[in-house]
Amino acid sequence: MSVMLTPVKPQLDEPEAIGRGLTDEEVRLKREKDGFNELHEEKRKSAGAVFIDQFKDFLVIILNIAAVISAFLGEVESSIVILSVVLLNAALGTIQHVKAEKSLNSLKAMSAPSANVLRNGKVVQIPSREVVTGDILIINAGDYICADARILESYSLLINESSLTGESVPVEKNAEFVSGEHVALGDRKDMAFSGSFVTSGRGKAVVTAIGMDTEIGKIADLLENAKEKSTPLQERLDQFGKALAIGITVICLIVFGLDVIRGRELADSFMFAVSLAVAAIPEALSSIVTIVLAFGTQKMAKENAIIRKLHAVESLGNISVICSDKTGTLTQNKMTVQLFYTDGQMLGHDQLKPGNKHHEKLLRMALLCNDAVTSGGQEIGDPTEVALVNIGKQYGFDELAEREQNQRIGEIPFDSRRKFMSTVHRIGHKQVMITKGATDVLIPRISRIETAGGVQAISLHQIESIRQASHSFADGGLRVLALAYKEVLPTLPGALQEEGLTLLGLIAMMDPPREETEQAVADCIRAGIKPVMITGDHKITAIAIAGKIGILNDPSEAVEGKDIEKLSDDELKDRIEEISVYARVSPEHKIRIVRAWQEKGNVVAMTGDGVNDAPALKQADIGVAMGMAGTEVAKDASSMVLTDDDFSTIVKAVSNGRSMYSNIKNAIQFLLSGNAGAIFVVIYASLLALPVPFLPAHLLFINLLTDSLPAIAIGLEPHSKKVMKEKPRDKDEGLFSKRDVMQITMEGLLIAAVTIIAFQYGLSAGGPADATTMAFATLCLARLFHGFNCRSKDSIFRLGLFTNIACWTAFLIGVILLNLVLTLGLFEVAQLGKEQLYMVYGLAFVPFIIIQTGKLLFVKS
Ligand SMILES: Nc1ncnc2c1ncn2[C@@H]1O[C@H](COP(=O)(O)OP(=O)(O)OP(=O)(O)O)[C@@H](O)[C@H]1O
Ligand SMILES: [Ca+2]
Repeated sequence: MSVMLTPVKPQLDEPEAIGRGLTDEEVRLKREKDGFNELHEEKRKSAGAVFIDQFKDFLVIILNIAAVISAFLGEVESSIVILSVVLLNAALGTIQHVKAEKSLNSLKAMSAPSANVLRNGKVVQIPSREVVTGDILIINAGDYICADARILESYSLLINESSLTGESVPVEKNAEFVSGEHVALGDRKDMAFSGSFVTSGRGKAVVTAIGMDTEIGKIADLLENAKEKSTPLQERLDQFGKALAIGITVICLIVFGLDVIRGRELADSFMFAVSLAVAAIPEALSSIVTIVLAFGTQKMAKENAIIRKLHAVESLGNISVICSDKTGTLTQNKMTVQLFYTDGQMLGHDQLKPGNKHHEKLLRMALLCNDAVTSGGQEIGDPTEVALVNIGKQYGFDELAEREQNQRIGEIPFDSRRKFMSTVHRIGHKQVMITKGATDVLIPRISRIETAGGVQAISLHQIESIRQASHSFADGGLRVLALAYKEVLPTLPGALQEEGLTLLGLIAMMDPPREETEQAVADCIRAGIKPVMITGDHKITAIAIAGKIGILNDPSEAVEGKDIEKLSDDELKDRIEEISVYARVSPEHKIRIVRAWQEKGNVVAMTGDGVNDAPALKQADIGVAMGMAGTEVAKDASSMVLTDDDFSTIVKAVSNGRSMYSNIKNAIQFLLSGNAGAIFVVIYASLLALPVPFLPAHLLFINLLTDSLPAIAIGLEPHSKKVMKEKPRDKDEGLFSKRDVMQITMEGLLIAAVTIIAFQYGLSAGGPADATTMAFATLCLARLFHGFNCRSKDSIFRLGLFTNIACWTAFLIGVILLNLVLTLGLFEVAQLGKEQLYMVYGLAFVPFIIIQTGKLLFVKS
């Protein structure tokens, strides 16, 4: 990468700002001057522009031409009807579009990246866009850097700058000023750049540039996520819609041809053919998807699942495997220390002896090799460490006082691959390294043991008892940490040897499963979804918890990360279905697990929170990031974020995803079956050379009333738990099965049949005018009734008649307007007698009765 830049000295107006950060007033002034920390996105379309867009539609252009032609032909009334259809449809389209966009944008804002900054002397988390120059960024592993900043302090700080330099190996950063006229961006070790992320370590930096002034802002054109592409379903529907339009055009051309051959006037035939096309084409097709997704994702957000990528909603319904972290997702992540093992004894959490030097050392060192803080009422930090601080407090030790007295001078931070961490402290006039981590990992690094009697070389026998103690803790589902230390010479932290340690003892803590987990796991299994637990914790702990919540039936279903390392990809694939629990895994293992399941034809959801989880989250069909415990990098790689980190939220999301899909399908089924009904009637009349069954204005009216509104109402059908009784949808399955097509045809035929009966009755009893009016009214009503049929596969008598108010609204609007037309004699309808009206209502109700009876008889509740 050839970007060169001149180094900047940090511009701090006042040096003390480093200590306390900016004040609100300073932030306000900067904001006024520089604005928000944002890259400029393309301007969003105004409602007016969206409205105009609606007229670029192929169908609408045809309609407009038809309106002009009919005006020329002197059919002013028809022109007006067509134009109002166009206007109304455009208005409806615009409202839907703007609403959907608004709702999706509000979701985006909810999952917007955030940053930790020092303001008014306190560390606060703020949305990245509110960062200003001069802000002190507090950066930690997993953070996205949201502005260009000069490093002030660093502890093993490694930053990945691949988005800027293309170099995927993280760069070590420190405060040492890099001088020189033109230094390549990759060599600016004293700067953190916007768009990069912290892979490990921590540090502080002062913001030097924001928004478009950052290096990434200068390169611009990086807004790959800015535009939401259409989802696969939308694309499939677009294609389907086009194919349908062509099919319908062909039918209309044939009807037109037949009409002309039979000597009907050219202009009339033309108008009729066009109106038929308009009525038959389901123009609401794609807006239904948008609107269902918009409402559905809002609902999901309220239930703590934020959709970041819209296409994820469709895949949600296909999920057949959910791979979930244990800690915090299946469990509460509220750790409490339960037991100690020290000096050859197992002790309860309240059985340490005050005044016992050895016990006190164990507690105090646990506070030092620890970044959590609970002073000040709030628990900040890793729950594992919070548990240690809390137990220390119970025995009267204060974490801040301890850390003040025994200054930390170096550290190697916790890493989920190593599974332990070390800190170096000045204790008295000695330098001591304290190491804490997983017992099995630390034991090989331990050579001595401290007991009440003093320090001695550790014996094989002692190691064996320690292993046994650790084992029995884990058996009870506890997380076990070992704590050890050693004296070190003043060396660079990088040169620390974490070996030859002296063991102080073991600390076991409990993290109970979340209350909802067991039920959610059961729901999952009933819905044909395999839940899999993935954890960094010990295998025995994992088995204990997984057994309790129903993920695992037999301990043989659990493996460790190192076991799968021995397996080739093919071997893993062969065994994958037998494994329910993966323990002691590193993030790298996750991606192999996802792939193996995917190769078996599954759709996989995978949870993650750390930087190293990002590849697995991207590989999964649905990457699920933790909103509370997750890093910004994990969130960015995910397609869904859980704001409560709860496993049961994923299961709810799956249920919502399935419901949305079935609602969309039902709405489309309504459109297709109703339109098919209209076409069947026209074809029937055409083939038998009967008079036209509908006037053009009638078709347009039917289109207006019975297409979009009820379809949208069906799309908004309340979600039902029943969707979780079925197996997941096959990902290769088309939108409609053969059965669905059969059903749509049958329903269309039923509606056509009653309309034809009404038409024939009108012909024999009154004449063509009565016949058209009766056919028109029957079709209109039958379709309105049919709206209730399409709410669900199940009968509405089991669903509850009034559980979808939108359906009633659409229905009532339709019925009232139809009656208005009939009584006022609009659109050239004939005045119907009482008997004829009864006939119309009776006939229109027949398909409803037949279909509902069928559902009551043949659909299991
Ligand atoms: N702060 C810590 N300091 C030292 N050791 C730790 C710390 N946190 C966890 N460990 C050790 O590392 C092991 C793995 O922890 P890790 O955080 O990778 O798993 P986890 O992410 O908590 O579990 P899960 O993958 O289910 O969420 C733990 O079993 C514990 O022994
Ligand atoms: Ca239509």
